[in-house]
Amino acid sequence: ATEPVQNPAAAPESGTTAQRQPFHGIHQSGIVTPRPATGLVAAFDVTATSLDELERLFRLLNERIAFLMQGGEAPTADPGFPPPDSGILGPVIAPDNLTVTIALGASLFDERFGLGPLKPKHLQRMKRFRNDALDGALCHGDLLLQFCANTADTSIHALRDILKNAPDLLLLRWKQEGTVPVLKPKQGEPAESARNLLGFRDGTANPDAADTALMDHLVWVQSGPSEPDWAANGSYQVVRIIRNFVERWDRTPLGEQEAIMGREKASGAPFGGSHEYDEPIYANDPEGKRTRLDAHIRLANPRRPETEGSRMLRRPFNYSNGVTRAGQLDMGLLFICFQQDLERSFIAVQKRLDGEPLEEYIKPVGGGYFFALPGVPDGGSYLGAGLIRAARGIAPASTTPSPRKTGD
Ligand SMILES: C=CC1=C(C)c2cc3[nH]c(cc4nc(cc5[nH]c(cc1n2)c(C)c5CCC(=O)O)C(CCC(=O)O)=C4C)c(C)c3C=C
Ligand SMILES: [Fe+2]
Repeated sequence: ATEPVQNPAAAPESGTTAQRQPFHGIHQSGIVTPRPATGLVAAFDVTATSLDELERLFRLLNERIAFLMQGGEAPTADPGFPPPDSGILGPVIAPDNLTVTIALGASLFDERFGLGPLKPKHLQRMKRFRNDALDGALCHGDLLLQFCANTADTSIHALRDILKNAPDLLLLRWKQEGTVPVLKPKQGEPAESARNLLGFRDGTANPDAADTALMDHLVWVQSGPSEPDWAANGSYQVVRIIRNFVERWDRTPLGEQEAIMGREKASGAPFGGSHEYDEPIYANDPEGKRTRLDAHIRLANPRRPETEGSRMLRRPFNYSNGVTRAGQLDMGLLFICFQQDLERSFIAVQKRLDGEPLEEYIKPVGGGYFFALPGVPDGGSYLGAGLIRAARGIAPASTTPSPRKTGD
């Protein structure tokens, strides 16, 4: 056969598969990292039965994630055996901007591994809020992996690699994939926020992730008496699968949509402003004549000194899953946010949002609360080492390479 002049099934071209995110660092990648076009969260039950096995799981995850984020030749074996790699990315694995971020659920700190006294202070099982209709099959988990990459196949490949390498240690509980629309950058203009499936720009008022002092205040757990030592430089991660009733939304007048959100739909500007990044000003609008008092953004962030600490870093994806039994589109927001204090940020904000007019159009159906591990600074250690060492009563933070088996 000759090669076709035009083949509609040819692989889409992209010049971006060589993009790579760092694996080593004091924080994990995938938190302040700019969102690539696709994301996937997978929650697991941990089936390890001892602390030694939990250590084996963390070391294995560390090794696989370091390899997958770096990229390289896919491992091969004698054809008499199942191939060690799924092969879905071909013989050479491109990094493709992949990040894999590990977080732990409160249930991992139950009696199984003796981790109870080491539980991050605010970590808890997600409870129902008043508008939630949580499906137990889409909630919680001992361990969460968040995959982000330029293409969805890269995350699927990474998930399959980990499943294949840890069949005795992890049981998949639920997963949700999502996307963010890709925008072409405009010369000399600030990056615009991507839109969610309600057609509004989402992410505008996020705190600046390049401001390290602000991230230390809002996102990263600091060392100190209020949290276990091992948790410093980790972050509380909230995942919520929030269905959007898009057919109903698409029949709602534009003015009503904008009043509910508190921003202009086309530009993303707050009322009284003209650009997306203009600050909403509520001081001269105490009765909510311009921005309703129950508008989503005004409840989420009233911009008062006493609510400043409830800010969070949002990193959501849009999802689209198929059709409900009632013939409606099953789509919405894979809401993800990170914060230093779960109660001070997500829980406080969600309580303020309870009863908001937007609830008529949204229904949270799944998710959970997790604690994203601190990063691994270099090759001498592994993700989760601080927790394992603390569980064994070993003093934290040795920078010298630790032997495979820590019996000291
Ligand atoms: C509890 C936290 C939040 C949930 C859950 C949530 C759901 C949710 N949000 C949108 C759409 C938008 N949210 C916007 C702003 C915004 N949202 C939250 C928190 C939650 N949202 C915060 C803290 C903020 C920032 C407020 C501020 O500082 O002004 C916006 C406006 C643009 C932006 O700043 O991102 C939109 C649009 C949907 C559709 C949704 C559930 C499906
Ligand atoms: Fe929001």
